[in-house]
Amino acid sequence: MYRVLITDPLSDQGIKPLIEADDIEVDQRLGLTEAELIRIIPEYDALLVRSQTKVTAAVIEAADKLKVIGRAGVGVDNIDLLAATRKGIVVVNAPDGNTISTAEHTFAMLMALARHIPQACAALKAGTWDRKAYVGVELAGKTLGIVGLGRIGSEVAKRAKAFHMRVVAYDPYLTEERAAKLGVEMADLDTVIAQADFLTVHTPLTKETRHLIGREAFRKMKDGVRILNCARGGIIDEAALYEAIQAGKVAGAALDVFEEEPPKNNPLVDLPQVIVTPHLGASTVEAQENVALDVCAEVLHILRGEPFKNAVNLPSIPEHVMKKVEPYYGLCEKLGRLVAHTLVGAPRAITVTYSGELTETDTSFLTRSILKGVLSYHLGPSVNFINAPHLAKERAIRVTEQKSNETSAFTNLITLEIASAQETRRASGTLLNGFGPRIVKIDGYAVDVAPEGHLILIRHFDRPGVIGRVGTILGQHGINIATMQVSRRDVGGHAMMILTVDKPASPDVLDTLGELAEIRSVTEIEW
Ligand SMILES: NC(=O)c1ccc[n+]([C@@H]2O[C@H](COP(=O)([O-])OP(=O)(O)OC[C@H]3O[C@@H](n4cnc5c(N)ncnc54)[C@H](O)[C@@H]3O)[C@@H](O)[C@H]2O)c1
Ligand SMILES: O=C(O)[C@H](O)COP(=O)(O)O
Repeated sequence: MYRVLITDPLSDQGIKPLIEADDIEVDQRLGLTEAELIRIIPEYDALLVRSQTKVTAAVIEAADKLKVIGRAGVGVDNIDLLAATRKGIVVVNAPDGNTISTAEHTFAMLMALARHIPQACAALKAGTWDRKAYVGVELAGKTLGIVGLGRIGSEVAKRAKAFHMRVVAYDPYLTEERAAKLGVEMADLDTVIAQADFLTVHTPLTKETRHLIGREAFRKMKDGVRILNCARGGIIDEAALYEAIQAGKVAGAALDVFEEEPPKNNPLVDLPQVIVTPHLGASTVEAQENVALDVCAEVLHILRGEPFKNAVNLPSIPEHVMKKVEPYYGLCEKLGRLVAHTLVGAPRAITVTYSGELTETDTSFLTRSILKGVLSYHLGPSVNFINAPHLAKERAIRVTEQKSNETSAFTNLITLEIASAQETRRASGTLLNGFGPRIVKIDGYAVDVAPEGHLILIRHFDRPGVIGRVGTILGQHGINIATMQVSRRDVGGHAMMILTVDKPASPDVLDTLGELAEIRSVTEIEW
């Protein structure tokens, strides 16, 4: 039974699949303090949040069993992603479900801002019939500047076009084709800022976008510009915006998000030129149901070990690539474990070479599997797909992935080489049609090993009687040999023996084997 904790309000309809799942127990505990969350989080396998819960490094540190943090929405700036990655916890979000609602909210704010609707409404309700004070401006013919033309920015652009606005946008990832398709003019940030009558931001909040619209930007704007932020508090420098409004440079602003939420003693909120909503962009019945359904489906997949797609701390992998690489996961992890077992010293450089049909595929997930296999040998079961590359980087292990066009007898071949300060070891594996994974080369010796069961790898000198002596020692300890392979490079030189045995050999037995004069090393492989 997996335990799932929900700490922010999520749509009842959206979380139904979790509530109804036989293998899931759901607890809803809203409004917890950080200390309370730290106290209870060790009991849970999954945590589901929106933007209120701050999933800090301290919360993640305490989360002993946590496998996944699900964000029912887009922004993950309330989650310490680095801490989650380090701990091997997948963070998934629901990036699509609230796009339309947020674009519609932005547009509602744009129109309310142009026509002073909230101010006029409040005045009339307070008994003032004042038509002169609330003269607005038309949208048609005006320029809308959009910073960040992703999902929401693009939907805002379409709506602005329908209102006959000119749209000019800046997004570093915007292509000419996409801009043309949306009927949007592409420009650099300064041009967008300088030409906009209305300026709206739709980027994530990152190191690069924090205070992207600050004092310098306001100086470059047209007099009487109107500003919107329905993305994240902090993209616009609130102090600079306040000054620009007070100075008469900015005619008005519409804010759904704030640097501190809820805003405390924020002078912007009190300005008559500023209209505000309490982070309502995604607050529609439809969006909340969509994001909760999406994130619950992802959480169920992750807990059940099934493929998932919206991980924020993993590169996304298209389904057709996933189909190609998935059969190799097991082989790659075992290849990693095998070489790690035989290596003397700590890994310093890991090189993975893919050849055959794998050269045409994105193999980064396979390299992650290999790293998992290598590092879990040294660091234990806490290593997984998510944190393996990060753990390698932290330990200054150089990881190189390369593709080779060299032909071989196999349709696909994965070769792993690990170097330590003392030595370099390598092994190659393949997936044999109908037979599954096979290790086909170890340190230059041709072998044919199914990576499973109890395996003993012996390096020895090619001398008469070695095989018999090994067999006798194992037999004396009641260890039955299931298969044996011996491979040598030169007659009388170095050789390798690989045994599969029916039960693991104790350290004493391995020591006895190692004491034989002809034996150079004995390694028992634990998959
Ligand atoms: N108010 C709300 O309730 C609400 C609801 C949903 C999303 N959001 C927020 O809206 C924002 C956009 O969401 P989305 O789903 O459209 O995300 P998205 O990832 O689809 O789009 C973001 C775009 O910003 C662009 N970008 C990144 N850095 C940039 C920079 N320095 N300058 C210009 N462009 C840059 C990216 O290339 C991308 O195209 C996010 O901050 C999200 O958290 C708010
Ligand atoms: O990033 C998002 O999805 C929005 O900001 C919505 O946040 P919320 O789920 O707290 O409404």
